[in-house]
Amino acid sequence: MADFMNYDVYTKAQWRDFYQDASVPLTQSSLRQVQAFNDQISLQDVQDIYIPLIHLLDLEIRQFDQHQNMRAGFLQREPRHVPYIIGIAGSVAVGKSTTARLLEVLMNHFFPTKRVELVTTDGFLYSTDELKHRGLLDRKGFPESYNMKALIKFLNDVKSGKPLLEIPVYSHRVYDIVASEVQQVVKPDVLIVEGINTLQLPSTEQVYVSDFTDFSIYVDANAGLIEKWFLERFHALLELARDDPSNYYYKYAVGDPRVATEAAKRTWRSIDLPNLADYILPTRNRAELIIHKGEHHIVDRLLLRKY
Ligand SMILES: Nc1ncnc2c1ncn2[C@@H]1O[C@H](COP(=O)(O)OP(=O)(O)OP(=O)(O)O)[C@@H](O)[C@H]1O
Ligand SMILES: CC(C)(CO)[C@@H](O)C(=O)NCCC(=O)O
Repeated sequence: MADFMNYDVYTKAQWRDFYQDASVPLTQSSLRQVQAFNDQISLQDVQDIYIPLIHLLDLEIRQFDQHQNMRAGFLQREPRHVPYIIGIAGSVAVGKSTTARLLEVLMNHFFPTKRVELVTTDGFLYSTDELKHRGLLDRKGFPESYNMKALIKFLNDVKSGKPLLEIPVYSHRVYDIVASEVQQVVKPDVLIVEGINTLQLPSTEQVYVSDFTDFSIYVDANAGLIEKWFLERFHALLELARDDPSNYYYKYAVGDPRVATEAAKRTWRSIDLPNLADYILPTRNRAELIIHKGEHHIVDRLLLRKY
């Protein structure tokens, strides 16, 4: 437990009681939105875990805005609107993008005047061609497979208030960067950045992603469970690929299911699990908040930094 000496640990019941204001329930349409992107999400957890978290973030963002105003006062200049950036880290397949999208829906509901945008660091992976060129095809997701310089420049541009930013798009379906697409990011009030590397300290850069994040979350679970979720998602991706020869997973979808399952297990054991053990888990105790999940993605405890 030495790893966690700078955290307070809360059970679900304790966390839920930090925010008892039941006067702001989700509307039916927001609930539908939550379920539309993932109908497996526990609505009880939305109420007990994620709505109190949104309340905490609301307090944190107000404090951040006050801090910006104080600085501008000291510097005798007009306060500039600086976006608040939330980083979400954790293993491949632990549920970072689901958590990020859930926070986005909830923030849109509770902060209707704020512009919330969501990006994933997957967009800053080198393309498959570039990974081949660098001899990194088996290292996808490892620190050296990302263009960290471009990611850090993007975060700096967002913080500086650049009006329109365009970033590359990664597709799980194509298993590569999609050269013909970009994601536009237009002056967000809150930017959620989701990715395995958001708490890493890249050896090639002097400035880290975490220098730009104002609140960081690590989504945590036992590695055996994450492997199960990885395999379940793999099978869900196969279902989507069945009638689409352009899909990366098509060859597995139309072949022997045992071969597909073996290939997925191999990928997990030879790439994603070593990446978790060597490069992702060691960043866990840099997070402001650790959300720990058990079976069925149900949250069982939360660790919040003491200081
Ligand atoms: N809170 C949740 N409730 C139910 N299912 C979830 C939840 N979070 C994630 N899942 C499921 O777990 C799997 C992995 O989730 P997700 O794709 O969000 O992971 P990820 O961490 O973003 O992965 P990657 O790093 O590969 O992009 C998906 O099948 C998703 O539907
Ligand atoms: C795109 C990443 C790196 C992270 O989301 C991951 O989903 C991935 O593709 N890892 C490489 C091995 C694999 O899971 O196929």
